Amino acid sequence: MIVLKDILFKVTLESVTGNPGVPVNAIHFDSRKVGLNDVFVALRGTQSDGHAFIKKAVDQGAIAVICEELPDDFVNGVTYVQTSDTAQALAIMASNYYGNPSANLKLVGITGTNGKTTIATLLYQLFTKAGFKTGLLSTVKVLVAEHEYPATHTTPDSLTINKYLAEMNEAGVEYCFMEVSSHGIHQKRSEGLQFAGGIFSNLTHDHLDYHASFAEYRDVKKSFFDNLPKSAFALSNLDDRNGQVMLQNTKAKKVTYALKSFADYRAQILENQLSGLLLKINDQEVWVKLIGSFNAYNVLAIYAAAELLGLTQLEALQYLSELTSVSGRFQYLISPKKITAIVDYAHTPDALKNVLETINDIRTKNEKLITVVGCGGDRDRTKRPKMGRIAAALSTQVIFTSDNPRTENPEAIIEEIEKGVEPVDYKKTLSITSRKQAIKTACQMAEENDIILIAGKGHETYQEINGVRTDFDDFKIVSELLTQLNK
Ligand SMILES: CC(=O)N[C@H]1[C@@H](OP(=O)(O)OP(=O)(O)OC[C@H]2O[C@@H](n3ccc(=O)[nH]c3=O)[C@H](O)[C@@H]2O)O[C@H](CO)[C@@H](O)[C@@H]1O[C@H](C)C(=O)N[C@@H](C)C(=O)N[C@H](CCC(=O)O)C(=O)O
Ligand SMILES: Nc1ncnc2c1ncn2[C@@H]1O[C@H](COP(=O)(O)OP(=O)(O)OP(=O)(O)O)[C@@H](O)[C@H]1O
Ligand SMILES: N[C@H](CCC[C@H](N)C(=O)O)C(=O)O
Ligand SMILES: [Mg+2]
Repeated sequence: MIVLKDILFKVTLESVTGNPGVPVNAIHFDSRKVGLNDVFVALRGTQSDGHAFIKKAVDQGAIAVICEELPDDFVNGVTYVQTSDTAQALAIMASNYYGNPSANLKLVGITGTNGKTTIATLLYQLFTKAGFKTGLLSTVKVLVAEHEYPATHTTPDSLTINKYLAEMNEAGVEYCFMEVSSHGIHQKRSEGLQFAGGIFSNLTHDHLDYHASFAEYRDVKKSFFDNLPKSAFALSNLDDRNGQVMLQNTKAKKVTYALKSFADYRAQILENQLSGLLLKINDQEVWVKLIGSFNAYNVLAIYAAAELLGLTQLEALQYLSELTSVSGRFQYLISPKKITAIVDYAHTPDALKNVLETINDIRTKNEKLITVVGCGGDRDRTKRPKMGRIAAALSTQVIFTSDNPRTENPEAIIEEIEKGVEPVDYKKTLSITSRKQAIKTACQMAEENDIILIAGKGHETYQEINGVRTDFDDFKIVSELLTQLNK
């Protein structure tokens, strides 16, 4: 049995009214989940303020309330704890409640605008191949050794993170790779975790609906490195203009990687084909099945992290060459009529540019590149025209369509995307609101040796329209359509 006092260990307390020795059942930050003898933590959210639900939580049986502002009326028998930052308190309490599971394994956090899922998933693959029990917390899925759970967030809330880490402890997991999103850092979801290392991939335009400015977005990412302990490594991409910034104030061991700049770990691209990349890392040549120069950065980060975590150069290189691709990241098929269909999760301007440039490097002038792309609703609107401009400039033909419109009007989103298209590219564009119809049209347009890129939704198996999610899988749909159309 665990008592409130133990859960509050290391939480900065302003006042405690009641009995801190009270036994506790579970911790919740959502009043709707509170039951008898639970602790309710009031969080200030983006939609509402958890403090408004304190009474409801107590009515449902909460034995203790953690808040920034005490309620006017205290209920007898309930312990009220005041702290200046409930999100931070929740994260520390979550670690305490689950027995500080991050200290019992080597936890590596990966942050940056693009590449987090790729790096985390491939590190999971690599350490599993090396014979270690490994864990993964990613946008696509959660893995506790080989046991799979669906992912709800890129970085889940602190209670969920610690619950999974505790399960990893039980399963004997030695290494865990987790994505650390900027929302996650800002909402303190990863606070209090004991990291063995942090990796920075890159920083480009995204999430400017949530963060007030690009500088704030950068500083939030930087704070992850600022908070790493001395015992950890901080591995950063020096070719990114903010790579050095991330390392500025960290206490961790600074390690760098780059393709162009001078860095601790360096790589050179020798060949770049649809079947993979031939890289030279530390004077050793290695063939990897990942496509596109941007993936050379991911591979180099993975190699460096593997070595920093104790694998030999030889082991790291051998396992690198065995890695397979990540679901929905440059996932492709070649149809019987030699049409290549690529599904990619590019949902930022930089990712879209990288993927299109990669395809343009590979294709010949006679082969058309037909791009199907949209942008998610209720998310950063400022990236829409940028993505429209890039898609049109770098493709032979573009079909703008819906991504996950959520609560927005899909036609209005498409209009915002179209606003970015340069006049010289107008004739290349078309808009079809139904994503399935857009993919079908692309398949109809495609001829032998042409390439279809379907961007934005990658691994996602649903489309969300007005709060309703229906089955939708870009890769499955394009495969079926090409077969139906006999292409
Ligand atoms: C915008 C955002 O990040 N929202 C996250 C946030 O919710 P919120 O702050 O909006 O919560 P709120 O609705 O204002 O409520 C405030 C508090 O009152 C509580 N409440 C509310 C109602 C009630 O009746 N009783 C009650 O107690 C809520 O439980 C909450 O604690 O905290 C919640 C709990 O951790 C998250 O589930 C929720 O994620 C939403 C669903 C979401 O869509 N988040 C996305 C944007 C996100 O986090 N994405 C990142 C980055 C993706 C990437 O780049 O890969 C990710 O890490 O997934
Ligand atoms: N190192 C990289 N640099 C630039 N673009 C990349 C890089 N790695 C992947 N991408 C592009 O970004 C897309 C998303 O990649 P990935 O899922 O690995 O990133 P992520 O950071 O996890 O994204 P999210 O924030 O949505 O979780 C890929 O489909 C690809 O188009
Ligand atoms: N991790 C990204 C996912 C966007 C994917 C796109 N398909 C969408 O739904 O907007 C985000 O939360 O902004
Ligand atoms: Mg991700």
